[in-house]
Amino acid sequence: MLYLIGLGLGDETDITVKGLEIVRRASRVYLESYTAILLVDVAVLEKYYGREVVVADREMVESASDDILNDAQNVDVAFLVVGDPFGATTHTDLVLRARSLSIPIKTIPNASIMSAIGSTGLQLYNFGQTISMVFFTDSWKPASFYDRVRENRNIGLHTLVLLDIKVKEQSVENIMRGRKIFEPPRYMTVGQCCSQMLEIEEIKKAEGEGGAYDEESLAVGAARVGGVSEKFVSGTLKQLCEADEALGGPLHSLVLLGRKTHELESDYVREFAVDTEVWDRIWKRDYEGKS
Ligand SMILES: C[S@@+](CC[C@H](N)C(=O)[O-])C[C@H]1O[C@@H](n2cnc3c(N)ncnc32)[C@H](O)[C@@H]1O
Repeated sequence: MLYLIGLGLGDETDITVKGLEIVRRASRVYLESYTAILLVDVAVLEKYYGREVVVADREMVESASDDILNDAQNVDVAFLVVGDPFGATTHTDLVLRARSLSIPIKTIPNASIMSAIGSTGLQLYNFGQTISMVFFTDSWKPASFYDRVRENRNIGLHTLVLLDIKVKEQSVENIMRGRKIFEPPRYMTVGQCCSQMLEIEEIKKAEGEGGAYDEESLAVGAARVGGVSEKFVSGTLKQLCEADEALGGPLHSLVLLGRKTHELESDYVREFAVDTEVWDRIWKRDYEGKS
């Protein structure tokens, strides 16, 4: 059996009892290491589980899945995913490959950023489409997220923005020279995300297609949700460009508020405001009574 086991978002103790029992008896245990990170080291997981954990990078999962699935018709294999195995990551390829080999599959769910973001005080009912923000380069600034934000905002809904993670990246020079040297991992911050969103808004405005949001749109930045050092900071997109120090280390996510925000949601999120006077002024002007 192939078990896809969610680890939740915090530390080694967030695995469910059901998941832990499977990990302890499985023949092999893999940890998917490239779509999200847990807030503790693999060594801590290994000690807690009492098992060796093989770190599976993208290459191993996508190109060498035979190793992971080897003999899983007869023995139990645990594939650990940070958060929920089907929360913003699906590993469909691995599951389809297992199916094609007649390997039975079972999922053990856990908390995902898609649900834990509710601890900002924003109601999950009021969220629209989730988007992903990737790191821009000098020549590549993908703006496909923009229309989905506009659609959410047009019907008053919040937008959860998941931020890029780059692990095991190679520079073009190292690829050209055939050198297997990897860049240090990079995790997009709320500040980088807000700057990129405002950059795209400027481009759209110049093209006569702007207006999905602006510098004074209200948002909340969330860091290490579910961990002991979880942190939220709210403010305008412009203010959140400077919020990285207050938020601290990875992982970060952002929620852009929709105009149908309920007063209770605003009261809750306001507690994290960089500047409550600015928050109140913009809330009264642009959001209050719009639901
Ligand atoms: C591809 S999603 C992974 C989803 C994961 N399987 C889950 O269910 O939560 C990765 C992105 O989710 C967000 N994220 C994941 N865990 C987070 C956390 N604890 N706090 C804040 N953001 C988080 C970050 O933006 C990160 O880059």
